[in-house]
Amino acid sequence: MSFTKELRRENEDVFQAIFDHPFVQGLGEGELPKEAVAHYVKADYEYLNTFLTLYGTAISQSDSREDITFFHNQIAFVLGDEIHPHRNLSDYAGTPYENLQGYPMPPTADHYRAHMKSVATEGLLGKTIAAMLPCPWTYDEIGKELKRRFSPEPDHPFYEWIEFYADDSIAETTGYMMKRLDEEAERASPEDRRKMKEAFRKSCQLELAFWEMSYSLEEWPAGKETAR
Ligand SMILES: Cc1ncc(CN)c(N)n1
Repeated sequence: MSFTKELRRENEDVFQAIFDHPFVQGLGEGELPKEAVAHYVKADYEYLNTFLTLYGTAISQSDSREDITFFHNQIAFVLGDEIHPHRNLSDYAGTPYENLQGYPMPPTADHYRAHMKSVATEGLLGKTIAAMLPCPWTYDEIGKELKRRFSPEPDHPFYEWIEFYADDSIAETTGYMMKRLDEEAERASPEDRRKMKEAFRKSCQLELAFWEMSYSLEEWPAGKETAR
């Protein structure tokens, strides 16, 4: 069994909990509290900014043109395309997208960012990919699952969000990162493979926690982290 098949099997519990989470179900049903959606977009805008810098770190750890091109294209994809699902959610929340940018991350998102950054600074491309992969992988599966279960039509409030993540381009991104992780895991030491598994599971858990953070409007207990 390939390394990524093992990862998927070992994390089935978290994937299922993500599909069943009320925020994800609400996306499928087309009904969510507007404040929760706005909370998600605020945190996700900053999360994706971090993710962009992680692609930069991955480039610095790459030794082939193919990998560099892939990560470079992903930066362009996040900047140019992944704004569409955010705009869909901002429209639903009734707040201009531009007004949902520049907020401090709530604790869970902040922890997710710190986790990915700390794994990436260990300097091994396989570990960096392991920490990043749950991001495209869980959304690829969420998009397909919601499309299959709810068959949304264009008048569904989250039609564009669901179509975006159910699209084959997300599956292609996930597929490339899976292939590269399988290759890197094959030549990694048992200890590094164990760390890759640990990094992957923690990111899966933090994907689930991110939905809960949004749904519960999680904030820092003593107010905003810092004034801006
Ligand atoms: C937290 C999170 N995870 C994944 C994705 C999909 N790129 C996202 N936008 N936000």
